[in-house]
Amino acid sequence: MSSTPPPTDRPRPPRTAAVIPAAGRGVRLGPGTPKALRVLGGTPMLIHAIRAMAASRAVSLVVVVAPPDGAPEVKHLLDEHALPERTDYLVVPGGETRQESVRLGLEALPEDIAVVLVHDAARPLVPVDTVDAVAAAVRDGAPAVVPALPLADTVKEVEPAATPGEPEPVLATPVRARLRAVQTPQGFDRETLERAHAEVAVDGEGATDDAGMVERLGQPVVVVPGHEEAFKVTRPLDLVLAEAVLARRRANDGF
Ligand SMILES: Nc1ccn([C@@H]2O[C@H](COP(=O)(O)OP(=O)(O)OP(=O)(O)O)[C@@H](O)[C@H]2O)c(=O)n1
Ligand SMILES: C[C@](O)(CO)[C@H](O)COP(=O)(O)O
Repeated sequence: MSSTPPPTDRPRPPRTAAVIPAAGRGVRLGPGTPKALRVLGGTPMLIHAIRAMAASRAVSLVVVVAPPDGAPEVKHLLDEHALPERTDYLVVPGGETRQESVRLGLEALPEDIAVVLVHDAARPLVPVDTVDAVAAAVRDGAPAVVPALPLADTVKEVEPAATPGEPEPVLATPVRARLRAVQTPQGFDRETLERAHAEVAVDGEGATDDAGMVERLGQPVVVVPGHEEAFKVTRPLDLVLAEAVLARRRANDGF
């Protein structure tokens, strides 16, 4: 008869981590503190984003990539706010581009992390069901998963104007039914994402999303349904929408 080893001798199952790039300045939002530290409903956007990821039972570690010289301030912020205790938290300084910030977050991951979700701090209101759906699709075997929504607008490909405001010639009108607007968290088998960050070189401002880097490796990427409330806070009007969504949630929760 075989004996079962005591629990402490058993290898721990592979874990899922969320990397939250939060090192951007928020230029399109206008002057002020770094975007992730701006307040929504009285709480910094970053804290909303961390809570959204830690709300998923799948996530056991959250790595926050802070503004390059802002790691101490972000650590202090995490200490000041109530966060789920079953989740571990790490803070690392970020880089000049989103791509660099994500790479720095990946470098901080412990060995037992097998699945990585990359989530913009700028998408503070993503519902937990979306996080769970992405994590589940990766655990079910997809190397790269992105949540996305169909587009409301028709999209034109143009020849970008040399001077802003000049008319831009239209080159093409892609078939809208085949297009999706992608959100985060984007989920990855860790090895695939690390390989993408090690092997894919993107000039200039870097890759705009991580799944695009995996595509460049020639690896499959699949889309799962996104959510309207996972929108990105980019411009001032997005803050108005975010405040309205929070107010509606609080009213529904009976606050
Ligand atoms: N060097 C950078 C740039 C961006 N980000 C993060 O990547 C996410 C998506 O970027 P975006 O919405 O473009 O944020 P910003 O770069 O802050 O915005 P902007 O381009 O208007 O300056 C944000 O959570 C942002 O903090 C990052 O970690 N490091
Ligand atoms: C990753 C992303 O949120 C997917 O839509 C988006 O590409 C980030 O772009 P940004 O210009 O860094 O906000």
